[in-house]
Amino acid sequence: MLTIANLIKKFQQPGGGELTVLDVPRFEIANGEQVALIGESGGGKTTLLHLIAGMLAATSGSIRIDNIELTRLSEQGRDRFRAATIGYVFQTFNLLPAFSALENVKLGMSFGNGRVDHARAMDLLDRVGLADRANYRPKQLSVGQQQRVAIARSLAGRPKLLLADEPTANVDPASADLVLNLIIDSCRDESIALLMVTHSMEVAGRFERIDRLEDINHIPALKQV
Ligand SMILES: Nc1ncnc2c1ncn2[C@@H]1O[C@H](COP(=O)(O)OP(=O)(O)OP(=O)(O)O)[C@@H](O)[C@H]1O
Repeated sequence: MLTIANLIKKFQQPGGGELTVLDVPRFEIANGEQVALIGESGGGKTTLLHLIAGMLAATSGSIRIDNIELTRLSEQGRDRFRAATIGYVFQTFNLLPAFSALENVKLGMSFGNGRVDHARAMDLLDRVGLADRANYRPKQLSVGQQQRVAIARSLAGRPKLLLADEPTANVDPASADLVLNLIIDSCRDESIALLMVTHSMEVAGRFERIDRLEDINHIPALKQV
């Protein structure tokens, strides 16, 4: 469902000049496949997720998701594509503070196909064990609960690919287990492909496929030029 070919990403550096962060000749994920991505700090894992999500534009190369060539879309086109096709779970949750848990999940739907389905939003909150917290705002929830709301939101638009960037890094160990199981099981149940960035070998150990960024990226973290 995802095919990356000859992907290059360069950033303008604050002091002038360019920094090449990614040079990925080939990277693929099949329909419903679950992949853990590990690698050194600063190696470009988050950058790769942002490119796949269309939050960043590639410098050159190809990113195809379900036969759509992302690199040919405008920024607006990528935003629409992301809303319809991709779920994203951030390390820091990114919930909207002024909205309740339920409203945050519904926002995941309105970005997706424009239709807000109250029953599904409640069902998703129920699945993450928070049906009784539907009307709580993020700051009224524990950190682990906030991440569970973020998971419900990421699934709300019925994505085909879920990108998760260290989703357990900021939650306590007990919640981390719950969060991880929710992501893995939900993706399996709904046939959603999953790409999860993690620093934890324990988390990666839950995946049948573990990729090291160093093996797919020709630019080593410490030699980015
Ligand atoms: N907007 C930007 N402008 C310039 N350089 C950037 C930008 N975003 C990221 N970088 C650089 O790209 C490199 C990769 O960053 P990235 O966040 O993708 O790494 P990472 O593998 O996710 O790291 P970590 O595991 O520490 O989160 C870093 O050297 C970083 O400084």
